[in-house]
Amino acid sequence: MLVYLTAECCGYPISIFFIVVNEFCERFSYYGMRAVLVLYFRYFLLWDDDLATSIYHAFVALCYLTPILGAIIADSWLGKFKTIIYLSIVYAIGQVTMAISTIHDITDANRDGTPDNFTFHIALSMLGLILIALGTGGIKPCVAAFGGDQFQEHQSRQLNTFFSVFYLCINAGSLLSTLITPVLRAQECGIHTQQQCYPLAFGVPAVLMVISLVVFIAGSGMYVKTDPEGNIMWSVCKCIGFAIKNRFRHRSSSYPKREHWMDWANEKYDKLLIAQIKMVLKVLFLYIPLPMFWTLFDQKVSICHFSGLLGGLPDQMQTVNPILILTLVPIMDRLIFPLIQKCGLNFSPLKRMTVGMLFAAMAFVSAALVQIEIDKTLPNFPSSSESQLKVVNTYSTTLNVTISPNEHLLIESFGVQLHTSKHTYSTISCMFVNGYTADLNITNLDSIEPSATTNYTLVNQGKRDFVLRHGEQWCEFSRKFGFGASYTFLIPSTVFSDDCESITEVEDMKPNSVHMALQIPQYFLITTGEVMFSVTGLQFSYSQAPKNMKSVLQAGWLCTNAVGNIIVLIVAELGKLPKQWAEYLLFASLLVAVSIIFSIMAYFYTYIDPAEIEAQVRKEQGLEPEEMEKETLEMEEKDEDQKNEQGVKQTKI
Ligand SMILES: N[C@@H](CC(=O)O)C(=O)NCC(=O)O
Repeated sequence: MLVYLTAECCGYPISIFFIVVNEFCERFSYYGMRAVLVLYFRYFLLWDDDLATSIYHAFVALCYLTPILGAIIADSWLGKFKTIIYLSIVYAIGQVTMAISTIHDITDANRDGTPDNFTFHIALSMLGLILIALGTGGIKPCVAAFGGDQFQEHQSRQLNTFFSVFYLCINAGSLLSTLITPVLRAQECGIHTQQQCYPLAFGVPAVLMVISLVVFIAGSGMYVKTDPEGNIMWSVCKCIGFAIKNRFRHRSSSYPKREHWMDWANEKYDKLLIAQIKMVLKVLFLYIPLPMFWTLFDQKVSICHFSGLLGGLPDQMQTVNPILILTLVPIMDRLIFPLIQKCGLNFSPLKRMTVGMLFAAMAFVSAALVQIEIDKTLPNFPSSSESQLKVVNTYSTTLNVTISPNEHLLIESFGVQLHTSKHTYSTISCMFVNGYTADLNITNLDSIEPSATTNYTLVNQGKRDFVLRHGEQWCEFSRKFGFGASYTFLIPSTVFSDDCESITEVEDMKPNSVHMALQIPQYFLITTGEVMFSVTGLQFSYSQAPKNMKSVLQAGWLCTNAVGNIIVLIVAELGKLPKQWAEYLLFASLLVAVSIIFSIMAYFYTYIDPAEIEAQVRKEQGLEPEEMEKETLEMEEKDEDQKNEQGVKQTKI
């Protein structure tokens, strides 16, 4: 038996330090790149919103599917240490490729500030993204499991704390990068022309990934490294296949039943392998309902109605989650869970996960209630059989407009009339209407021709100044904008003679009157749910996995997230309910139903100590652990030669 003597600090293996720093840098790299990815698609590659979000979601889903590949490589071939190193190199190359793809000067031959060969930039960035997805997903199940491997049996308390600290590092990396990379992007840089600095915004995450790799390699001498026991995944598949085949062959009622269907592999496969497969299958079965949690969790941004809560932009709202995680994980670990334990309650991991799901469901109920309040303040939008017509009178007197044989609108001079009709009219909407006799230039907008309108332009909340110009003439006006409101400004022909005084403001949509603080419970509930569900799930997946399949079970856990992401994509394609609050309630009800199913499954789950079971099976077989490993390898070789399965041999009992 191999005994590792690891250097410790305060009861923790020192090697853990390298692993958590590595995770911090890697998550910085990943979330930093993600924070500017959609902006890059929209404003650099000039993709439309739909294409940009679809590719973004496909990329995120891929990142959560590749862990299976990483886990197979680690547990069956290279071991976790080498897998992390090789796939981190692939990851870093991907980040560098991505950063290079954002340098507009590479193809900007005519030096007009925009790339001339979009195909080149698209191809390079897609290659970069595929490498990143392979790297980040591939190492993900290995790093957490490798961290767990560093602990000895007597360090089980420290092991649980490790997973919490690991989660804190993920969120510290995510928080910093989500704050920093959008700022880097907003800088201007370039060789021939100065443009938004995407190369810096993607370059810094690439540097962080290289640092992550260097830190990981630096700890090399201190790690506990376990080599894979042959091609375990292949053995698992063959063993399961044989159990199914053998069960089918002995389907007649004359054969005695066996306790578990995997016991039908007893004739040919090692008892230890069968015991290990049983452990893994039991946990994977338990994971079946879990994607529903991620389906709700991945929509957390959409249940946060006002991006102005922290005075920031919608992109920066993504930082609320990691901030709350950084606060809630220590509170839960140090205060809430010990308190519950002191009260004599058994708050087991699966109970925590169920409660986490209920918290996420409550977040959606809370979002539905807020949405109902918001809906009360919104104007009546046309239904699917209606359309809305806006008529602007820039004439000097009141006008009578006939819009259908029987319907008349009276519109005062420089007035706006919104008219909803059961017939089909095209909607006319505008932000500025130019009633001046010549072209006008308005701050941050293109010039508007006489009697023309601008599109609705997004402006930030609060007081904003506008300057109107025509040749040498100009005037200035300012307005205060309420969050969620929409206005039309009517510019009369006298605009310069009265110094912008005569500009008329029409409120098309009222500002939000629902208090922003109402969304605090949503953030709080969904993040509390995440702490209970996600951190516990990470620990649970490690603790219930046999030694040689730790990465595989981590990958199974991450897969629940991938499936959740895919459900979000499918739901988005299938369409939405007419009322947003109804959709939130539907999701909440589904998650409550799923959490009830999960709690029933959890009730029948018996927690195990994989090491103990493995030792017990070995004892039953009268084998010392090292002999056992040798035996498994021999079995593997024998298995390869055994092409003819006709005569089932009893190799071991
Ligand atoms: N809370 C998230 C991070 C974020 O959304 O900023 C998290 O911890 N995710 C887990 C991960 O492994 O990235």
